[in-house]
Amino acid sequence: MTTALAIKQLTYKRNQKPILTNVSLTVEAGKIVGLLGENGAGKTTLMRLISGLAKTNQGEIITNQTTTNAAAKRATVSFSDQLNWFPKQSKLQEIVAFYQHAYPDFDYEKYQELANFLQLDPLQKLSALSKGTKEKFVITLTLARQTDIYLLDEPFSGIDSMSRKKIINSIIQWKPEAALMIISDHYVSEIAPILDDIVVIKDQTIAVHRSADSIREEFGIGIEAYYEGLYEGGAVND
Ligand SMILES: Nc1ncnc2c1ncn2[C@@H]1O[C@H](COP(=O)(O)OP(=O)(O)OP(=O)(O)O)[C@@H](O)[C@H]1O
Repeated sequence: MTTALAIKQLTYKRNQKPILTNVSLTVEAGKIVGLLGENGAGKTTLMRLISGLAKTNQGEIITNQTTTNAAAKRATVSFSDQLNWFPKQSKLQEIVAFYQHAYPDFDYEKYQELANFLQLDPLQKLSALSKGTKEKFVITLTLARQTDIYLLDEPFSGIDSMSRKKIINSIIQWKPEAALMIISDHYVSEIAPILDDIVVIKDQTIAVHRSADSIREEFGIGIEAYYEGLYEGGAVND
């Protein structure tokens, strides 16, 4: 098995306040990992650190690309971007053109396939998109890149339940087989069927990293019940 991501004793503080403390995690290539945790647990922060958008205070993050150069690291990780820095009047096709220019790994055919599937209109303006449609566009841009690691930060929160199911069911075929995908989501039961592993951030660190199969085998319950058990006085202990 190839390791896609190894995090070693990472500590991250923001304005002196510890956000993540002594985080270690090793994940294999090809997996789909659910990153779970309460509001403010540090899921987005961990993704920003993995993608190179934020810098660790202490510890290491090792991806296939053994570089410490932030720009080179960003090139190997496709992180769902909220597109806040694009002018609101930008048309989707202009943002796609920017992506094509900025990322040599951007696969335009794949973009078109996903955009058709999700019925995105290239002539629409960013400002005119509903919350859910914007999220569909973000998923499309993120997955159209061909990288080793995909980070999807709460990708489905505004998407209607029918589309959400459609996207979740298709994600396995959209992900390159050898790539690692990490998805954070509060709707655990919906993403559970596609997850290989779950990682739970609690008390500033990784409280649990287990395979979905081992949870079902050992506890005979679904991932959602196991996850909720972690917050109910330790009914389930790792
Ligand atoms: N810009 C910022 N300045 C200072 N502290 C921040 C900033 N952004 C996040 N934090 C803090 O970092 C911690 C982790 O936040 P983060 O957004 O990573 O959590 P999360 O698990 O993604 O939460 P959610 O599920 O609500 O999206 C929180 O305590 C938050 O207050």
